[in-house]
Amino acid sequence: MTTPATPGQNSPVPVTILTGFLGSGKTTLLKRVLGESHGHKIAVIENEFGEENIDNEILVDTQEHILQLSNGCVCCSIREDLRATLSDLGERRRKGLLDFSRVIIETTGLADPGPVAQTFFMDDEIAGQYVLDAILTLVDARHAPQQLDERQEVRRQIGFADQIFITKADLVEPAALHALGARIYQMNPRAPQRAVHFGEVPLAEVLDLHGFHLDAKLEFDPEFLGVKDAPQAEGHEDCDHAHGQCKHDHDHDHGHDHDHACHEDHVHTEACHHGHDHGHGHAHHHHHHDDDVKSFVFRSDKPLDAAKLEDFLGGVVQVFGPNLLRYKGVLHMKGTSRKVIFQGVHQMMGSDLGAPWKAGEAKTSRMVFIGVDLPREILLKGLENCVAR
Ligand SMILES: Nc1nc2c(ncn2[C@@H]2O[C@H](COP(=O)(O)OP(=O)(O)OP(=O)(O)O)[C@@H](O)[C@H]2O)c(=O)[nH]1
Repeated sequence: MTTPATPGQNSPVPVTILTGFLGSGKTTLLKRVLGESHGHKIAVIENEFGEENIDNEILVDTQEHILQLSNGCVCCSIREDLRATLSDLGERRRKGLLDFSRVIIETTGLADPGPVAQTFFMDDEIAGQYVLDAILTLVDARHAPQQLDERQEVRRQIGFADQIFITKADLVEPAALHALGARIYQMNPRAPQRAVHFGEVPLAEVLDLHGFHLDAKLEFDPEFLGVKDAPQAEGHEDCDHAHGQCKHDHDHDHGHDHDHACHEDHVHTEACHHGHDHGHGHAHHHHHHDDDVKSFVFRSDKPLDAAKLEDFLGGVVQVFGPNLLRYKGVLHMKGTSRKVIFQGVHQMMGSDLGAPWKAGEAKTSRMVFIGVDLPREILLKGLENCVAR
């Protein structure tokens, strides 16, 4: 075992959010990961829905610090609870009372990971001490097809994911597994997929994925870019969720300005796991489902005007923030020789300067939007209007 890199006392602690519907295998994976002699000091934050806290019993043998958040819907009370828990953890760490260099948050199966993720963008104190590493979403191969049809939180959890783990593949036929992989890919082509048997997954694929780092190397799968022109990216006829009616979209910060509180000191360039396809090189043949979580890509070869873009995106996140699950992009802005990297969750948007455009490199702006019921044509048109004159 190599000794893992440990963030210094003053550098932000990476946080991993583990999400997935009830019974999808989160505790199994966490137990397996924590059981490994990994050398990391990990604080685990559990958010259980319901009275019984069985997971703590299951996990209790490990030497990790496990904290329990109060019961209840993660969407509403969570932010304050989570903020307070993280703040308290940080203080104890600073005083030398607790030693940890990683945080894993296991959300309840019914949770929308959005508010949890936003905690790391909204609060200066938290943003200074922690950095969101990635959202990992577990998908139960046996039950997901039906859950995807019936449960919006399952679709949203997939939309948010930086990495997808498909569990219980042993319970389904290869064809069903392939169809599920293709369906997920259609919803979130950005997130690599990997089948995981009873939580057996290398730790390197759980921690330090850099899914949220603004200056991580963003790679879009070339096949994914092709999605832009493919029919499945269009049309919302079958969507049954009017804006603002989504039960799990408890986004209480309408009216907040989008902030730019993202850390600027990340130096992670080559290690990004995005864009690699773990054996799911799906051709886009599985168009049987029209899930309401959809993605589309904007591309432009012309430089963009920073002020116009900021205005436009500011308005977009105000209006469509609750439905915007994830967006991310590499932009060519007029007046800078460096790439501008931007990304966000709901209303929280941040941007940062990336590497300079290389000589001979095509200066193409690329943005991916993943969300529910997004007005694709309006957004694409608006973005086209942000081209610098
Ligand atoms: N067959 C099979 N069963 C699995 C696999 N992974 C987990 N399970 C089983 O699925 C059940 C649920 O797993 P948990 O880890 O408790 O799921 P969870 O997501 O923590 O569940 P909640 O706490 O209800 O949200 C358990 O009985 C696990 O043993 C797998 O890869 N294959």
